[in-house]
Amino acid sequence: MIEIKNIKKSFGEKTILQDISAVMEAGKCNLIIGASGSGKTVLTKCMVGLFKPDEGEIIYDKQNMLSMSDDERKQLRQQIGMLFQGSALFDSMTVEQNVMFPLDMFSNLSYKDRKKKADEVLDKVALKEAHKKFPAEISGGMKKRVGIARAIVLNPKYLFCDEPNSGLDPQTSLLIDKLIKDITTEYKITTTVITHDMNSVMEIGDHIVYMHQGKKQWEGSNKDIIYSKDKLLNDFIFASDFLQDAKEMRMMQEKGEIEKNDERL
Ligand SMILES: Nc1ncnc2c1ncn2[C@@H]1O[C@H](COP(=O)(O)OP(=O)(O)OP(=O)(O)O)[C@@H](O)[C@H]1O
Repeated sequence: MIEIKNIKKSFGEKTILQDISAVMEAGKCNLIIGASGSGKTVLTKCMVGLFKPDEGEIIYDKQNMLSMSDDERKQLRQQIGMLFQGSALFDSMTVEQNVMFPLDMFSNLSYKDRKKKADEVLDKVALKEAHKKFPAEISGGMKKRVGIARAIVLNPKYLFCDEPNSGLDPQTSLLIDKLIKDITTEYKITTTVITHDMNSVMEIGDHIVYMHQGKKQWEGSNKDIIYSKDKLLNDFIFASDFLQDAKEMRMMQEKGEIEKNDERL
């Protein structure tokens, strides 16, 4: 579990994060949602140690990251996997070399074992055939899967994904969501996903933190969201007719008025 307590962050005169407290639940897909500029990325960068908050605590399973020694922080960083926006693969390396990279940097394994581990996670993300390909030779969805494989190759306890669906078609987005969800459950990872994708909110959002203008406006599960009366949250989430319909369907499903496997859902 990651607990954020009373996080404040300003850049110069500009206050970006205002007293944010929230929880990223263990073994769950935690989503940070909110309009552009609401502070999702700054908050996430604070959580992974790329920005230092002005005030507050960031507690990784009872250990406050902000009061750790350099060595402790280094150890924690090795338990954090990151999937960056745009995947951030090395163009000059093959898929397999990209995935082996964290092992080359941070493990003492032999080449044979590093390769074995990389192959294992590439199988996990269904990229058996792409080991020797270069990033330029594979699709956007495949690049995301390589990014995910690289993010989990060191068996992280915590995984951060920055807009994993950006630039993907809806079908591929669903596959990537499902993969993130499966990996989170199988490896019991505490996963945090920044997303604009409302389908993801409904499909994989075990726990959701909604940011509005640098404040945490709302926090709860994807079931709670259906019944939320928070106007800002509702305006944000159900801005489209499609999502309004989805909300009504889910409410009917929850009340048992329609079957869970109703094909309209
Ligand atoms: N390094 C920085 N220096 C100064 N201001 C910054 C810096 N990084 C972010 N900001 C400002 O912080 C605010 C929040 O930005 P942030 O990137 O966290 O928003 P976001 O919710 O992630 O948006 P998006 O969905 O567009 O990525 C913005 O006004 C942005 O300009």
